[in-house]
Amino acid sequence: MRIKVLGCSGGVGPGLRTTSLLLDDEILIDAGTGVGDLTLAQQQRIRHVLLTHAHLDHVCGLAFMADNLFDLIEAPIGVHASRETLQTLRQHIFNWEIWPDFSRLPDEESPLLRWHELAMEEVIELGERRITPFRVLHTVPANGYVIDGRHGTFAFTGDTYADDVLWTFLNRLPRLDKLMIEIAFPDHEAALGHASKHFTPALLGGELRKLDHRPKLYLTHHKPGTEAQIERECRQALRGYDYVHLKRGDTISLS
Ligand SMILES: Nc1ncnc2c1ncn2[C@@H]1O[C@@H]2COP(=O)(O)O[C@H]2[C@H]1O
Repeated sequence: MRIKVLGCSGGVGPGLRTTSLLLDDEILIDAGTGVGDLTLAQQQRIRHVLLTHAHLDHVCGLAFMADNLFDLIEAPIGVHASRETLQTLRQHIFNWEIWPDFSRLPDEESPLLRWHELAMEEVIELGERRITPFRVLHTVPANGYVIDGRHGTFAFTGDTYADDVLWTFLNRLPRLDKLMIEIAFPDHEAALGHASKHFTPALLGGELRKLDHRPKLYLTHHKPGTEAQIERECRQALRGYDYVHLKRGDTISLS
């Protein structure tokens, strides 16, 4: 299994794309602006989209991808998300006003998108892949995903904030080899981080002491313009941890 980072920025700008991860060419985890770099042929290969939450920077690519594939798709794309996230998407985006309801187009029997509600901490199997959604704390209902590879376990938190529920869940995993987790703001913006429920380096460094595993860390979702400052602060806050600041185009191997 291989994850390609199509986008992992907290915003847009030259070379920056918002969150979208491509798992083995046929599964998207989140559908931010990174989806826009896939060719039409690559978009046609997507069979499932797993969403962490309904914020625009994580879902906008789904709207455009559905429209792109209107005449090209052979089977519906499964869109997997929590009940709350699906409800928000259907009510506020795919509502015929902001965007057509592609779960009814081209026709009701064989639509472009098919909604699948996820239950937290219940495994779903997509091919040989075992994927488990888990609840995280954000300003809107949000979840992360654990993906079990043949030789290791990867977890992606999505957008999240300090919360013991997260560490308790991760500590219950038999192993955790790779953890993709966000830091959106530098330390001097901790108040904005608190309001918008995003980590800063010092806060994450403190919270990680609650994690019993010692995974490699993949840091993501830095807001545009804050990257260098966050990197400087992480040298102190995450000293002793094995970590990288993820960039668009990076790959994470799960086998
Ligand atoms: N009070 C606020 N609550 C939530 N988001 C905010 C607030 N103020 C500013 N924001 C920004 O709005 C953004 C929405 O997407 P994000 O959660 O990635 O990051 C959020 C912040 O950058």
